[in-house]
Amino acid sequence: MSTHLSRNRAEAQKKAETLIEALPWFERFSGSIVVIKYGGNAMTDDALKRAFAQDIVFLRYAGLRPVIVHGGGPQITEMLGRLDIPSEFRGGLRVTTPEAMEVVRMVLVGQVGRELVGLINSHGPFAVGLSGEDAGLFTAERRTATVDGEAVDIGLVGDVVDVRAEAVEDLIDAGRIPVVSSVAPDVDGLVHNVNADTAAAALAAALGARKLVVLTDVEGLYRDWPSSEEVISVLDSDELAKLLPTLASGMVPKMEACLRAVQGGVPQAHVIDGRVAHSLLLEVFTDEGIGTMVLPEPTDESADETADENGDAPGHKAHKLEENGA
Ligand SMILES: Nc1ncnc2c1ncn2[C@@H]1O[C@H](COP(=O)(O)OP(=O)(O)O)[C@@H](O)[C@H]1O
Ligand SMILES: CC(=O)N[C@@H](CCC(=O)OP(=O)(O)O)C(=O)O
Repeated sequence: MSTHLSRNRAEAQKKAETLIEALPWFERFSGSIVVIKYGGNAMTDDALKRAFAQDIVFLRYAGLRPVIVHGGGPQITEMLGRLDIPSEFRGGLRVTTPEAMEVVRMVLVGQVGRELVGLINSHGPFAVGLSGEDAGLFTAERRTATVDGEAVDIGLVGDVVDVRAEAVEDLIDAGRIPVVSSVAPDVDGLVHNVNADTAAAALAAALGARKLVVLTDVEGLYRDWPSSEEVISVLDSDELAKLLPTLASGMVPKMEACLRAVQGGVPQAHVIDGRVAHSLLLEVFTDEGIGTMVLPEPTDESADETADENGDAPGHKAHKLEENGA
């Protein structure tokens, strides 16, 4: 056999090995609902957006049932700037006047959501966009933000207090991929701005999702941000609850959401780096533990990690297969 031919064979063999490495994860997750939060900061690059859409369609063809909740913070900020409407964040949440609310709704539902739907549907007729206003999906209740331990008013910002997941379930059952924008009416029909991490957690819990995956623009939860870039690989809900008051800016609603998801019955919540192309596939289908994983209960592994003074992050995938099976 020529060298050329044997090199081709070896390469083909490697590809087959990569595919077969994913088999245990296909077996584990086939049929599972996975809620993916796609953050606005991870969707600023066109190539990354296309890679994300490919990953979602891949999950769908692999037999998973992906549901997307998207953000759009930077996109909203840009539009508010163009329209000369002032905008600020308090405790990681946007102060939302009635005027800003109109822009939030327009950008999330009419722009960011539409774009994602289009990118996914370039692969086939899968994605259907909807917001918390459709078929009573979310009911919001006005909330405050916590700044220096004090509750401060931030306008038309809501928490999700009720989820009617039927519309999303109908779409999933029909083989579609729901793409959800996080605006929601309160009981009187007044539309509120809901942080997308918060909406994703509420939806994941209501759907009984197998996991919540949050894509953002950092590698995961840093232990001592911004002074260190050591990513916490695994932590349980008690550890996270203790850490929450020390967190800054966008990480507050994100980690709060992971906590709520696992407390709401989702077996695992992950924060992963959306700046890395195909990080979602790596998370779901490979042995590489990436980002930060939040689990409901303490485990030997999360205890080990807390005790680990070298900062060596144990791979968390092995644990996931053994302990956290569907
Ligand atoms: N402990 C931490 N670990 C990682 N990032 C942190 C931490 N504390 C604050 N951050 C900030 O949170 C940001 C992510 O939140 P955000 O900008 O709202 O992202 P997204 O648009 O994906 O929701 C990071 O870019 C980082 O600046
Ligand atoms: C109340 C609140 O802060 N809402 C967010 C909604 C969008 C969002 O959550 O976007 P990211 O996921 O990109 O941060 C906002 O207005 O920016």
